[in-house]
Amino acid sequence: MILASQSPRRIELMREAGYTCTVKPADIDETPHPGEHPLALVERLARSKAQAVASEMAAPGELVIAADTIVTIDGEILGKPRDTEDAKRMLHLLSGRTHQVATGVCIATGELRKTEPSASGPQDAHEGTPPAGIIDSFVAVTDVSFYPLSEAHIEAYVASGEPMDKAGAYGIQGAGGRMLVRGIRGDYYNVVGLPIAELARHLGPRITLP
Ligand SMILES: Cc1cn([C@H]2C[C@H](O)[C@@H](COP(=O)(O)OP(=O)(O)OP(=O)(O)O)O2)c(=O)[nH]c1=O
Repeated sequence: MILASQSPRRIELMREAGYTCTVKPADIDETPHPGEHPLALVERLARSKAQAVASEMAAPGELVIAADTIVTIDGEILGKPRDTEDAKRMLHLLSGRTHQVATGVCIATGELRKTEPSASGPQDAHEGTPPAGIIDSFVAVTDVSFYPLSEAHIEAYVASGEPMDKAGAYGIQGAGGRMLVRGIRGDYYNVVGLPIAELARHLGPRITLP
């Protein structure tokens, strides 16, 4: 199995769940389309990541897993912050309110390598019939509520560096979870970047866990 991700959290979650993966991050353009719905975006990006890696290096029958996580509030999509000012802006938006964390997950196989035309690259999977090689994709959503955050609180948290490689500018698994989060509804691991229990159900009997 290949995990198409550079995220240390996803790598660790797959390992802890008993899956043995080769890691091959996908390099794709993650810009949302104009007016794209947040849930459509994460599913499209997960599929694009899986397709990119499956068509490039997976052997037929080999599984490729990819995911994409965003935070959304008031219809706005929050990815990873561009810089510390962007991180502060995001934390102000989330302060004292409930937002959604959405992760798209895609399972593809190396069949894509044989079936995708290499010149034009993988077909954009969110429109029309899924190309051969995509087995499954789904989206998981978790509600996360934040305590009201003071300016000093936001400054200190951003200065810690923790927000910079995380969607919505916080990490629930780190100081963010200890200092910012009032509560959640849904899968905790979905917030961390991979809804591992749901993924295991989608993988089902294809994989024999130890
Ligand atoms: C909200 C939240 C996000 N995150 C992380 C998970 C993801 O790594 C990241 C969102 O960025 P993604 O673009 O989903 O993933 P990535 O660039 O880290 O890795 P890759 O595309 O190679 O798979 O935010 C946390 O670690 N904790 C949190 O609480």
